[in-house]
Amino acid sequence: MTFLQLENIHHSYFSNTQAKEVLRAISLAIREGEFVSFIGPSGCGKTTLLSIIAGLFPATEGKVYIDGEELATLHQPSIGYMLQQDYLFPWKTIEENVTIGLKMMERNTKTHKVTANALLQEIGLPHVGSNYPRELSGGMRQRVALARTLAVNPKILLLDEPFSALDYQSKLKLEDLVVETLKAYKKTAVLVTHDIGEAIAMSERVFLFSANPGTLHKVFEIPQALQELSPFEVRQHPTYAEVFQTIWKELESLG
Ligand SMILES: Nc1ncnc2c1ncn2[C@@H]1O[C@H](COP(=O)(O)OP(=O)(O)OP(=O)(O)O)[C@@H](O)[C@H]1O
Repeated sequence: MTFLQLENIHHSYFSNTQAKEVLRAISLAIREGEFVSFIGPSGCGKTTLLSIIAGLFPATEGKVYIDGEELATLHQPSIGYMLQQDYLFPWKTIEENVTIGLKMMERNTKTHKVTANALLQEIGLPHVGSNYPRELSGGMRQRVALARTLAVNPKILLLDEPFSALDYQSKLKLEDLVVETLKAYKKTAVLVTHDIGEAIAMSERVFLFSANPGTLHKVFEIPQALQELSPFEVRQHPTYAEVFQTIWKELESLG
């Protein structure tokens, strides 16, 4: 079943003197529980598209549907956003950081502690609730950011290069954790990344965009045999190099 649908999205940024067309005629559909990646040359509009899906600003033209409802008409769309920087509040404990979204939504505070502890357990950091962000490594902080994103139980997660500031080892570990956790919670997810390997390792489909203006160039279905593996295992599989070559060549052809 389709969960996220984009219908003929166009977007231009306007300055005093001129309009700059960034996205042209983007239509696509993503299934419920599916994990997809957006890749493409720098400046092709990936972050702009993600911001439009997040409802941060409307597209110049076109519609976004989430679970069959038009985004523009939704009162409180249930969307989680995870970015390159973790944006944890340094003066709050890890537990308070995880539950900040719940507090802002004024939900019953009695259950917050339980939610935070369950999520910290899930991400493999059960004992850091009373610590402060400065006491954690970059990888641990990003795991806490994932827990905070999941705490408000979003229907869809938007991940904008969430691993790019991490060292390689932490990045591989976090890719596994994110895929495992999102599968367990049956979340739909869109990842923006510059890393083709990461896109192949984590996704069911990879959407390749071209630039000037950004258009959807091609969609790659990741072979089923890879989809059944963890991201770390995908990178060891013989088919991985083949898929990488195919997508790399197509990206290169865009210039
Ligand atoms: N607020 C803005 N005002 C004007 N132009 C913008 C604005 N935000 C982005 N742009 C321009 O829109 C184009 C697309 O930017 P966007 O950040 O969406 O691309 P991207 O594919 O995510 O890029 P990258 O891969 O480098 O992160 C770029 O040319 C950028 O300079």
